[in-house]
Amino acid sequence: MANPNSVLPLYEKNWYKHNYKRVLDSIILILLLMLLGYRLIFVNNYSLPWFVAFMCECWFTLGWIFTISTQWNPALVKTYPQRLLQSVSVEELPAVDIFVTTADDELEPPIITVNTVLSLLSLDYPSHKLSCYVSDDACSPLIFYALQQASNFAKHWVPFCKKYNVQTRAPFRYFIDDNDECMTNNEEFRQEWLQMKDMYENLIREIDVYPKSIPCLFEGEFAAFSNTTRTNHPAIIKVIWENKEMVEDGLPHLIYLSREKRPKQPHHFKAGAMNVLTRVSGLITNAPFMLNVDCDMFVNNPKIAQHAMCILLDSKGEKEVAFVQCPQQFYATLKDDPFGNQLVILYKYLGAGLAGLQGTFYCGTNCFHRRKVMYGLSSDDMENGLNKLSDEELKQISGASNELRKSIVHALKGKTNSPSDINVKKGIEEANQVACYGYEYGTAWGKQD
Ligand SMILES: O=c1ccn([C@@H]2O[C@H](COP(=O)(O)OP(=O)(O)O[C@H]3O[C@H](CO)[C@@H](O)[C@H](O)[C@H]3O)[C@@H](O)[C@H]2O)c(=O)[nH]1
Ligand SMILES: [Mn+2]
Repeated sequence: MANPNSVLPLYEKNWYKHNYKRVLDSIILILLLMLLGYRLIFVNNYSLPWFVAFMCECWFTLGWIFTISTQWNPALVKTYPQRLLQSVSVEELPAVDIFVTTADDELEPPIITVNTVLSLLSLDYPSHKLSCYVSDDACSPLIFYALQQASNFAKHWVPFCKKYNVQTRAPFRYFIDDNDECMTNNEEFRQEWLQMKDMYENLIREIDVYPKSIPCLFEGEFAAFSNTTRTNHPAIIKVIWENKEMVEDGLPHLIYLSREKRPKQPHHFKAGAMNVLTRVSGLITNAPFMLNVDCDMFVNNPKIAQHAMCILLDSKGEKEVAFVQCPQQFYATLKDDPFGNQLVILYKYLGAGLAGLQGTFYCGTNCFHRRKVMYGLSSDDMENGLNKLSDEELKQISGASNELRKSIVHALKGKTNSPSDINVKKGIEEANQVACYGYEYGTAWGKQD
């Protein structure tokens, strides 16, 4: 779905010159080469220490050649969300399935996951085009409960963020800046702000006092968690919130998922969870794009999905770009970042350098993927679509579920579900099958990129 009406590109890649850095890097390279020459010509005693030192210096020089060649032509990508919204109507914007992974309710406290989820539910993107799937590898009723509470809070939080164009939509970061908000002259905002803060504090209490406040832990919705342990339980998939009317300014679907685990069966950590999320979401919403976010991250730019779509929907990007990777930033780091925690070298220099060559690397989280590429369609056969895949290959990709095979064919053909096609309940029945630990045996899942 490109921008047929618009001649202006939705994104541009701008290469910028870094002459000073180039000169400096080249001088270092020349010095290294001179050092190698010196070793060979003047210090030629050919002893073992000489040889070891020479090999180390060769290795370092080779590494430096790779470093400067990757950073020689850095590029920055600029996106134009305004042009996107002019060329594509809200109904034409593609759906995005959002995956959040969590694995431990002690090391990754549920309130952290809840904040991540809240920042995603409140993205500036039509709500009926978003679905949030939370994968819980701890099989924790506490995480499930926390998400239930979060979805109640989200009914107030999301409209509040959109009404006042809040930038930081993870409440724990937003409410750090008390003073700014209370100093405002806008009385209506002030009242609502205080109310939201109060509700958020209540939410923290609800999650922290659990399970004392729930006497019948394993009743009703929680029955699925009885007789389960972290490493031994069946698949549990539950709809926490369904946007039944598919309203644009409502709340996105929120779905809890804990894939089946059995003792001594490999589960492949986050990668295993991502595979299950891809299959389960394929059966329920089958959005053409997937965004994955670790539970300890949050979205600091509410328009990020629009920025990503500028690249993924642009007529050039549609042929060339398989994924859009967002850089990571870390809060509460030390002043001047003495330990390099902000990963400046990785994102600013290496990331921009690789973007200048072809495209940046996938760093495991905060990334939008094209679903059909995940199913094995390479950029070369993007236009030919399914023609390249035989029935046997398709079976290898889908595994035993016929419904999943249909959904994969659907995705590979570039078709999308209209909101009225989505039947969350029916999808979940099928999804239990593809969330089993043995589902991947004899298939291409986990074997092919
Ligand atoms: O069995 C597991 C283990 C981990 N996770 C989740 O995977 C994510 C990442 O795991 P974590 O241990 O937090 O990895 P980090 O070392 O913090 O993160 C690095 O590794 C991740 C996995 O590749 C990338 O997503 C990150 O970008 C990268 O910083 C978290 O959301 C976990 O909850 C699972 O879902 N199941
Ligand atoms: Mn982490």
